[in-house]
Amino acid sequence: MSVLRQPPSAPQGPPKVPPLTLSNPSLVAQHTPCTLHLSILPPELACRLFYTMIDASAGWKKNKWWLFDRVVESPHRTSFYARRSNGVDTDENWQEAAQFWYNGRQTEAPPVFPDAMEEACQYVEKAVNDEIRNLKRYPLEWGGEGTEGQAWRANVAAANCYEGGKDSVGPHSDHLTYLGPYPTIASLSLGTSRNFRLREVIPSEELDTRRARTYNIPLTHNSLTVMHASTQERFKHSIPPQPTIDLYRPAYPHTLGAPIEPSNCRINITFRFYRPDFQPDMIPRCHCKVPAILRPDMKHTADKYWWVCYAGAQNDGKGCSFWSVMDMKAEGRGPCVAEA
Ligand SMILES: O=C(O)CCC(=O)C(=O)O
Ligand SMILES: [Fe+2]
Repeated sequence: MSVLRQPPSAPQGPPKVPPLTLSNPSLVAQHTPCTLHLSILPPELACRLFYTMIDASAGWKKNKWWLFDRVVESPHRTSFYARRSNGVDTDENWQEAAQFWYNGRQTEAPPVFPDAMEEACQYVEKAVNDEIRNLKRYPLEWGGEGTEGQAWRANVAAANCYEGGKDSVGPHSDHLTYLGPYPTIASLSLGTSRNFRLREVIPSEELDTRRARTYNIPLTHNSLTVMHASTQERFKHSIPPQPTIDLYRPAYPHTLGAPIEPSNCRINITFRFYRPDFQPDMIPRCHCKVPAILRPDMKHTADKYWWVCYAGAQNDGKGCSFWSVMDMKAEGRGPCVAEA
């Protein structure tokens, strides 16, 4: 007697695609809206900045927030810096932006860029602006110019320290609250090499035709990843935990004559441009009187952004029902690339 079997079920949707490792700049540019620059800083500066940030990181905190009914803690330490010389202006503005970075926790005015970070920032700004000049621009990108005619400048930075392979950051796209739509974020890696993971969010209109792919980009010491416009709208990024890591061996000692000590830490500095038309005093408040958060609608292809209540991240998980569609014109924002 023959055994009756069900015919094999038809595969659901488009075929799965395996993860892809993007190990050089041309692969990164081919598959993602990001670019990768290896050896971006002079080696001595990269090492000096690494030590500066390692020393500073002793005072950095793990971020905490409410998720549903419990407090969660980020599995890495973070810190926020403001650049005094340029951009968003007053101390109160800086302080509010810093407080937001720490999920609403009270904080003092953020520290200014240390000297080595300021030096590094000059190289980063040049690399980013050289690239932007040759890239397709999106209509909602910032259309103004800096004092030297540049399209992008870094006026704040956030730094992260990952100690060992367990420290990590889960898949997310960065809040656009002070960055506005289609931001450019330049992310400098120092120390131990870690994988940076990107995964596209496929809009519902395209779910029948293609699948999301996971990309792993190994970020070596002194590399710069530029998350160009549309990365935050189309992709989630993460630093996954890694069972094994290679220790970083600095090329220079911490102080003259001291022995060179290998390190299991990765320092990441994201240089960001907080837009003048998304300054703290232009951010709507929710019913809890807390600055709302700006999120892109990643599920659809049309450009759409929501302001939503963020009080729940701090307030015992209790937020309000506030949400509103962002309207650039009605909210008096710009100039954007579209009208520049
Ligand atoms: O460490 C990194 O490369 C990414 C950090 C990050 O995604 C963030 O701070 O938002
Ligand atoms: Fe991020």
